[in-house]
Amino acid sequence: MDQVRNRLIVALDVATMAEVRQLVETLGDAVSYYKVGMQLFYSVGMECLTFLREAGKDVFLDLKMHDIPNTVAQGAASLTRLGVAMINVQASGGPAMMRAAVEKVAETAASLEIPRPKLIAVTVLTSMDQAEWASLRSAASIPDQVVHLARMAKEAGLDGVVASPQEAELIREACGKDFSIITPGVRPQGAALNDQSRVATPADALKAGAHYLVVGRPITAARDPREAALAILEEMRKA
Ligand SMILES: O=C(O)c1cc(=O)[nH]c(=O)n1[C@@H]1O[C@H](COP(=O)(O)O)[C@@H](O)[C@H]1O
Repeated sequence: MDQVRNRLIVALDVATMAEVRQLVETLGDAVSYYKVGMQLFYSVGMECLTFLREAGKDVFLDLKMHDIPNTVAQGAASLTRLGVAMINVQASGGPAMMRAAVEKVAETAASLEIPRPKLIAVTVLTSMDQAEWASLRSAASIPDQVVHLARMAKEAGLDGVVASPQEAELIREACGKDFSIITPGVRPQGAALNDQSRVATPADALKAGAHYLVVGRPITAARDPREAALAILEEMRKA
């Protein structure tokens, strides 16, 4: 069960420490990996990271950096110093930006003698459907663009990408099994889609080659979050 448990990342998309404490306590030992995004980090800052570290949880700090190479590299150095397990940038920032971040993360972790966080790149947001995508006037299709960005991220030295489970198989084919695929847009059968478009069930996401599933509202907004997490873990285990 542990191996499956470590592959479920629960998105703590809340704004207060009271909500964080309640969710983490309710989920208990069912969940070992949490994602802290901009809503929470911009509200409470370091307090949530300290709390999660003391609770023995792994943290994916999802701040989706996107800026010129030097700015992102220095930002990545600052995030590396926080001692989290995973951080991310936007792949659309380009190869030079991603290479600068890779170098700075390695250099910072080595100088502090701490483990290097996984550095991953966001490809095309899972909320994007064809109509939204068309409004960006990209010549490529969504799957082609995702695979292109994944290849670029791999060449720049990143550890993996965030993409929809619908593109996981293509990424796996293009980038190999050691390149991490992190998939949000995960919805158990019959669950509300909310603002997600390119979705799949937990079982289908794993079968398509996802290494980590990011799940927020299907767990955090459930009447019984622990029961919802255990049902997803059971579906993952069977897959
Ligand atoms: O980078 C992300 O984590 C991310 C990328 C993406 O393309 N789509 C996406 O939904 N996410 C995040 O994954 C989580 C999904 O949450 P739910 O839709 O509630 O399951 C949110 O915290 C999003 O910020």
